[in-house]
Amino acid sequence: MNRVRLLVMNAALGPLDYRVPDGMSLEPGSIVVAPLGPRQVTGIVWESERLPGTEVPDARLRPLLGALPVPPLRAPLRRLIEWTADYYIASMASVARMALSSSAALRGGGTITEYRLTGALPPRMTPQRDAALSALDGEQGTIRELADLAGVSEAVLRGLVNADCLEAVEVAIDRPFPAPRPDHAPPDLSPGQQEAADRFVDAVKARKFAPMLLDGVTGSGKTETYFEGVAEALRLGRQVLVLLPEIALTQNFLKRFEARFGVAPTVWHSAQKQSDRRRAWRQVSEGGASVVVGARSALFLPFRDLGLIVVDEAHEISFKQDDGVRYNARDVAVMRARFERIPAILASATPALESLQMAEAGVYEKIDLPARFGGAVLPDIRILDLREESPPRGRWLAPSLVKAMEERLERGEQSLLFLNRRGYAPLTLCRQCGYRFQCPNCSAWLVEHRLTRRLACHHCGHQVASPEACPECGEKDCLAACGPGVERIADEVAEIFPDARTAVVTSDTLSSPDKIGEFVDAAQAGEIDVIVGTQLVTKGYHFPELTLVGVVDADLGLEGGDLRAAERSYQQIAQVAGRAGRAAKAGEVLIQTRHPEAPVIAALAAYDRDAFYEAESDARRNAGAPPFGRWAAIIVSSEDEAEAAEAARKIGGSAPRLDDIAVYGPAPAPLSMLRSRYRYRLLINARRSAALQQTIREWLGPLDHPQSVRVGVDIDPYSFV
Ligand SMILES: Nc1ncnc2c1ncn2[C@@H]1O[C@H](COP(=O)(O)OP(=O)(O)OP(=O)(O)O)[C@@H](O)[C@H]1O
Ligand SMILES: [Zn+2]
Repeated sequence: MNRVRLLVMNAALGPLDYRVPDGMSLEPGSIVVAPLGPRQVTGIVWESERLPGTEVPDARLRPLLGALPVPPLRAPLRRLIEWTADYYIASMASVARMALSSSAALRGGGTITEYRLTGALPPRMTPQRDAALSALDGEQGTIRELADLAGVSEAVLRGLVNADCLEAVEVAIDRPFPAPRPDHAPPDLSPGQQEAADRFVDAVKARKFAPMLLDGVTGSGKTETYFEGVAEALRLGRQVLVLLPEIALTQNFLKRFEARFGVAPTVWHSAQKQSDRRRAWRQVSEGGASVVVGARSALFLPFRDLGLIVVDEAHEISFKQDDGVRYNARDVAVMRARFERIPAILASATPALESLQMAEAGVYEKIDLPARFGGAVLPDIRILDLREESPPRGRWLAPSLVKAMEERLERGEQSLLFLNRRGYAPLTLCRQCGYRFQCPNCSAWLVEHRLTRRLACHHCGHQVASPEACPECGEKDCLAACGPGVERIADEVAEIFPDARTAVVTSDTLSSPDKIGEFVDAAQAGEIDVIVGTQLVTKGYHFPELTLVGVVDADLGLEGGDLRAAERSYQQIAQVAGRAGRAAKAGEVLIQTRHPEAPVIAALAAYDRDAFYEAESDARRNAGAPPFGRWAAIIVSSEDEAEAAEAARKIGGSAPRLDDIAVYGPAPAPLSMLRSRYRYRLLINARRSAALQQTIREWLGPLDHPQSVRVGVDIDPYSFV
């Protein structure tokens, strides 16, 4: 009899066996629907020898209900799912769910009805209709999507359909995307760039696993160079995946890609419309999407014939996912390349220590671009010692920084002030009684946002309107803002330079692709004099008139007990410094600090990256920290404080005693309450040779906890809160 084993999309269930009805032809990777009690589940046909389970006798097998009309998941993706689940101690179902991330796509082809404006005006205009008509100009989508987009109810849009202002269009679900043209507009590469590009082209042709680290200074043309590898994959009819750390960088990338290849690539991220995701997923699996640019979740897309993976800004910590399956997309990208037998390019001006170490060990091939493109020179970096030159009371910009900005304004050039803190002030308290505004769900202060007149928690999203009186003592107008956020710096700029045109750039202000596009256009057109921004502006952007970068508080990133604090600070400041003087005009960077002697700051000022990485390597080697040793974290949480503490104690009490693995804790997490859950942490430090995952599995496996307790394992953690 014909039977199959399924990986079902339910983490609570093990593998399940089913009978294959006559006439249904399946292979490993086929996606099927199976009966489960009275319900149905989606499953993936898996090699039974790779998915051990209890054998059910033939007679007890239930027949499958059907196969979904999508290509089977290919073996390299199945191996990736297994590896990710194994390495990050996650269930295979939760990893596989990331591969089947568009349920709409699984249902197969056909058409759907979308709507678009006809140009006609309704006989009766209302404010909502008016708003809808202007918001939907040039848009097309389902009624639900258009209602979201326009911020009106579906009923309003149905009214517009009846009035013939919106017309129905039948759209094929799985239209292929326009094909990028490899030879549309190739650049003239510099000799150094050409050499790097040739390596990428050869590697793509060779169709072998080849991890490469593209280590190029800011403005060296890393993108232009790896685009040649992309072009080669296209010539060979193969697909390409480009991972970006943030959706905010996508707009910029799309423009550059289109200029080089004639059409935009296929986009993939979680904030997309469902219909866009559905089409992208299907075309990725059928080959009608040749280049996908996306956030980390694109890594698990079912490519038909992948030829190259690029991870741009590969050092970025946002490649690490901190909920659900806690994986690092940079590392998983290299594994996918290995299973697919293709090259992977990790591009960065400030590579992660882990990546440099792999290059040093000869595992990654290192490709260098040591000079800026077009003769542009790296900016001058100057340290402003705030102990010697302090800003006036209540201000945050030192006189020489203000003077440098003034010069830029006079010359019509742009300045960028970097402070990695959203909002107006990180802490708000009552001047009268000292009351501090705290989040009710998290052990964190509320951050004042003056632009929206709200106090917000940056951990859970809780928001309240800024109160007029202190909730504790009732005193009016008594709120004191402590410390600066970007909004406060922008206010200071407005006071000093009332005529300067200032843009605040954070995830609050650039919340949609359109807004990002508007900002980039305005900055490029010279309509902005001063940009005040968080880490969002540190990377990717290329504004030729930007000649001054001011780092408002270089010491900020060094606070907190984070293992990678120094490295991250170095990367952020080096990246933001890299925005200055990228074209014909030379750039200058002023770094405000109270610790000019800190190794990070000294290395930045001296352009001595090697010295910084060496010192950092030594420190990590001594601490047995990555990449020389390994860390893992266990996070125990519950809405019930006592339950969380008890579960953590139980885990701590049964910790293994081994020579090569040390366990610290449990201790209350630095963020001891998050989203109304009490949290405890254990930290595990292992030698590289230790069987870390296996030890953790054997340790946690037998322990039982109340249902409300969550135990999460974070392998190679980045977050230490
Ligand atoms: N060969 C070339 N021909 C024309 N323009 C180029 C070439 N190489 C680079 N450029 C231009 O130089 C600028 C910097 O290049 P790019 O953004 O690729 O650098 P990068 O190394 O990715 O920088 P960063 O790491 O700072 O983001 C871009 O505007 C790019 O279009
Ligand atoms: Zn909160």
